[in-house]
Amino acid sequence: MTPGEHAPVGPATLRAAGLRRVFPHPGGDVEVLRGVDLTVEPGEFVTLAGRSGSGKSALVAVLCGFDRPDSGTVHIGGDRVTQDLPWRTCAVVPQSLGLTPELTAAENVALPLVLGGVPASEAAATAEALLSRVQLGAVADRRPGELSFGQQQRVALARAVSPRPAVLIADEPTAHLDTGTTPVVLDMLRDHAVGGGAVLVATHDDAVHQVADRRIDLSDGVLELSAANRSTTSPR
Ligand SMILES: Nc1ncnc2c1ncn2[C@@H]1O[C@H](COP(=O)(O)OP(=O)(O)OP(=O)(O)O)[C@@H](O)[C@H]1O
Repeated sequence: MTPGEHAPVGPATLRAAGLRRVFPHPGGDVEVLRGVDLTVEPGEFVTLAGRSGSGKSALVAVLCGFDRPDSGTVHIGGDRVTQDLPWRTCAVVPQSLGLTPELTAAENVALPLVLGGVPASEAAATAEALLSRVQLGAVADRRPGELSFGQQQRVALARAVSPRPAVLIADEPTAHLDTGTTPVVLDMLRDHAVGGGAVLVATHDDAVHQVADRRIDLSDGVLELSAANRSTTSPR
């Protein structure tokens, strides 16, 4: 490890161009993305809307490198996105969360830091602070299987934020939260953008759209500005 290796990367733009994704199916191919162009700048909090089945999760998977488009490109800064990107370049909260079941909540949150070379004690302190922020300080020593889904969701968000990634992508991060807990998650997402991160959140939740700088809608495999945002051309 070289000195400073675990430092967060600088601000970087998420940029997708001409994304096309077709899922082969015996009943007829499903063309989910039909030429998606998308840019999220550092400091921007953008929400992605669209009816159920419109392809939001499929787009998220391509944007973070979990899936490959049939054509088109995704870049973060000057780097082509692949699934090997470090957490500090692109961190994701997928719908399935992907927490490590053998690790406690605190260990899950510390993991990206430890893998990035942060000393264990420093990583543990950061994890403790982040879990307290999402109101999980009291259950930091529990494993994912001992937590509710909504609690696991907040662990996954804290884990994604811990390495201070240039790009943060979350898929329905408030889907299982009550109205008292949702603001905690919104604050964390918002703060990440204020700190210079490019934040993209796929959601059906109006509470998330309301705090975003900009909302885009996925419809028929292409993105369009929502009516609510057409008059708003610049971030807050
Ligand atoms: N691996 C796959 N093979 C075939 N079809 C798929 C596959 N994954 C997704 N699809 C189809 O692609 C479409 C988009 O699915 P996706 O999960 O991206 O929707 P979504 O907008 O995230 O929905 P929701 O809001 O319900 O989470 C759906 O019609 C789905 O059935």
